[in-house]
Amino acid sequence: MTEGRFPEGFLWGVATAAYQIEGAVAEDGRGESIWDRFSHTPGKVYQGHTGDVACDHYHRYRADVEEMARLGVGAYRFSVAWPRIFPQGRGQANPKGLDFYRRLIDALRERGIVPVVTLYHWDLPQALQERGGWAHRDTAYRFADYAAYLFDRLDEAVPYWITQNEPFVVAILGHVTGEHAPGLQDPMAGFRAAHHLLLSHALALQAYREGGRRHGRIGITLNLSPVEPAGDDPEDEAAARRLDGLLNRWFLDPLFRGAYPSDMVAHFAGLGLPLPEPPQEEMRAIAAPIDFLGVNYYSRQLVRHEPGEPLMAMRQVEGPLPKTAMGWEVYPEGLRRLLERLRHEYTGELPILITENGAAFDDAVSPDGAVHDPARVAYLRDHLLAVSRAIDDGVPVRGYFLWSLMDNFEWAHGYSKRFGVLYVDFDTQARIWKDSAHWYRRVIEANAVVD
Ligand SMILES: OC[C@H]1NNC[C@@H](O)[C@@H]1O
Ligand SMILES: [Ca+2]
Repeated sequence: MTEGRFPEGFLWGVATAAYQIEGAVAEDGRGESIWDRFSHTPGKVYQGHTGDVACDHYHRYRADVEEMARLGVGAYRFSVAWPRIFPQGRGQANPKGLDFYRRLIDALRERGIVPVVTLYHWDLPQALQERGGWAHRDTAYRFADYAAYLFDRLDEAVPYWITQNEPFVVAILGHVTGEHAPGLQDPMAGFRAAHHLLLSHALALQAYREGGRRHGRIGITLNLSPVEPAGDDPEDEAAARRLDGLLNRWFLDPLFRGAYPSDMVAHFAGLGLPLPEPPQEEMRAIAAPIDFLGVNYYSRQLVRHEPGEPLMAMRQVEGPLPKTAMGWEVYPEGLRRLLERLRHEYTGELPILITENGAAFDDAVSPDGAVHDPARVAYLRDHLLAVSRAIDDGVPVRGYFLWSLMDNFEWAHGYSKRFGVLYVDFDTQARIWKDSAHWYRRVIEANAVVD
């Protein structure tokens, strides 16, 4: 295979998530989510930005699907907002909520675009948070009910299901650092949430497998990063292994080996965080076979030993490489190395989908009306070359979903960070193709990296 070419049938896509693009947060019976509550809580989100309107995708989805068709994508990864389907998280369903996703899926299929549906991308119904949220085991069972409801009604039209998006971020940023909804700072809640997120995946997987007439493939998406020591001090090496243990192995080991990483369990026990031994049948269910692993990759982590840091005795440091607007190093080699590691240590021949990769840069509309984003083109180009090299080495990567179709609500950063290949003017809701969109269209058309 020549450098930068992709296999026949490689799945080219773009990715979004409900709360980040839909808006219409009180329309057609949608219930409140923890991100509605969090973003409306003063001080939590940049300049008080919220997802109330976002990209108004709930109303503009047909035009957005047309843009995807113009890009030539074969697939579109989006998430269903649980609070549209079950406004209270459980009990009474809201048919109007389901109808929106039926309309969206129909529009996609009319254009020959395959829907890739994420069941949970962070917008937990607030009513469930009030019953304990992800720190409460019952939420995992409510999630399985929600998943089964969608499987029963949408499975014929949906060939790919993703149960959870980035459980590390949901557990740690939502329950330990407090940067994300529900904004807790309680390590035990974080570990309980991590387990219940994995349990929710297992229960949804069981519902899918036992549902009989299932047609599609089901997997889970993890945010994964290589973790490297900032210096050559053995203590820094140990700190890197600890962060690797929490960021990567805390989720990969249960899913592929049926147990939490013992070095980390011992580490936390040593801190007086005795993690309850999960029931063996739960760990077996979590390790049940999936059809693909979704990988979200952005950058690497660089760490130093930090004796004073209570949970991990480490701190993340800024690296020397060029950075995106998020302050994340541009490190395409890390993606190839991550894919090689996954194949050798966890996934073997299991198909992998890159369910997110992309970059934020400070884009602006230039006088000629275009948006010139050479740094994003370079980022995407180098990361696609890294994927191509991994595929050449035998890693079974089957698809790539660019984060994101369009600029959107970047969580605690609000609308200040633009990840889209389509620029969104949030005053007019106009979508403007950035140079990277024109470039990505040519990549898809060629099924290869182009200049
Ligand atoms: O930070 C960029 C993206 N990372 N993964 C989850 C998405 O919701 C984010 O927008
Ligand atoms: Ca090659």
